[in-house]
Amino acid sequence: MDYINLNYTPKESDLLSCMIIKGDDLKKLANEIAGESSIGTWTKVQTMKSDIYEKLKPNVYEIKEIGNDGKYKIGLIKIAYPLYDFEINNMPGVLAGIAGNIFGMKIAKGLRILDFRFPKEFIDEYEGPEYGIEGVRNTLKIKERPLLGTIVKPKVGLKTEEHAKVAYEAWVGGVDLVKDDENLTSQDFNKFEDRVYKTLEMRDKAEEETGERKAYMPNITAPYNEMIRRAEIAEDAESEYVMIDVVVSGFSAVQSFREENFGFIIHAHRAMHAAMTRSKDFGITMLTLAKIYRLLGVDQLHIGTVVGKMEGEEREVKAIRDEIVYDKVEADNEHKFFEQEWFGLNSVFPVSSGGVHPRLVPKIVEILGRDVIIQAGGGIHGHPDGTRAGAKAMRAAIEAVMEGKPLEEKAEEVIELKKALEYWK
Ligand SMILES: O=C(COP(=O)(O)O)[C@H](O)[C@H](O)COP(=O)(O)O
Ligand SMILES: [Mg+2]
Repeated sequence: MDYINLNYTPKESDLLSCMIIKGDDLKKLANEIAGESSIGTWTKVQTMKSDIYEKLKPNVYEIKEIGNDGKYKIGLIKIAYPLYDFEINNMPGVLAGIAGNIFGMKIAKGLRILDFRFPKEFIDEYEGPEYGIEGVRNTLKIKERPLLGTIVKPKVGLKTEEHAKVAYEAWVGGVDLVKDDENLTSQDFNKFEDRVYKTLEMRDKAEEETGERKAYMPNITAPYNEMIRRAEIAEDAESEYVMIDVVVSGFSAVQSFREENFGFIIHAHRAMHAAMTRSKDFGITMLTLAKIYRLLGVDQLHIGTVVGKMEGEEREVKAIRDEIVYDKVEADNEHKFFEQEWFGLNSVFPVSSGGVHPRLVPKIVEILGRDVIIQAGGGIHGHPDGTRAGAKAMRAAIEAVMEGKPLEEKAEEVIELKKALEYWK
């Protein structure tokens, strides 16, 4: 079967895929990838009919040799799939085709999906975020400044009461959002149900004392039925939020959970994404995953900090931000390989987290702008004077940015910030 068609002009309704491939013969490899990801297999089959081929065949419309690694050629290819190939509103099913077997083909010595372009008909079939940036800001009544979040630390180990107390300290110190860590679920010493009620009691107390809106993001990650049970508990306890580890929970769980329409703001932690996104040889870029999660309908997504502890350079993190925040995104042919229009689908609030402390705040805002949720775990609970002081220092750093003041100047007004700056050089 021949799927190479370099004269093909993609249709508005096609789903487009761009990838970097590596092999002996780029044309042959591209052809096999197009087939294996849609209607083909390793040999001609007698059951193939001309109408199937005509209606469903993908078109490889671009093959660019961009280098070699000394042994194999490296190429950038683009494939257009007709929408008729897919059950559109079934993300796991769609991905089993366009991001499925192809990674395991012997002939592919490298294969990394860089970007998908979703057409309008496809986007229309997905919920998208219920709240997005505007909805989250309205809920928390914070108009312009970056939101401040924390992750209760140690990651796991605190007993329920201790967890709730740490959350309270963070909130009264100036944090808006307190979240569970990705690996805190319902351990023996800190059961989900008790934790949610007790922590939310503390939220109410902190709201009363500070006069500010505060929110808790309990991690409901679990096998799906249990996830739903935990969401019901969070609902009963009047949480505005739930948090899901979206990669480990799987596309099916995330899509289904959003379609349950609980009305939660959904915070997406991306633990394990790097198993797919980090290698330059095989995998799927974080940008591509982020676009998928926007479609599935998470409201907040971790995208990186550039300056913190996790990998992710500035241009990439900004490109991911573009894809989850804006309605029309231009290609840059470095991280964004397609023009993507989102046709009014809500935005996702970018979350910058991982190794953050007050000194890094101005740079994060310079890179990502004010529409960002800045989270610090160690950078708050590691403050020499404890959680409340750590929260004050982070909040003061955000205020300094909003006031256009250097951190050092603000530190003269806020002793907690001064100490944080001395502690984290
Ligand atoms: O617990 C933390 C950060 O804690 P700390 O503030 O102590 O480093 C998060 O799990 C990371 O942000 C994940 O990384 P990413 O956000 O890149 O997915
Ligand atoms: Mg964590």
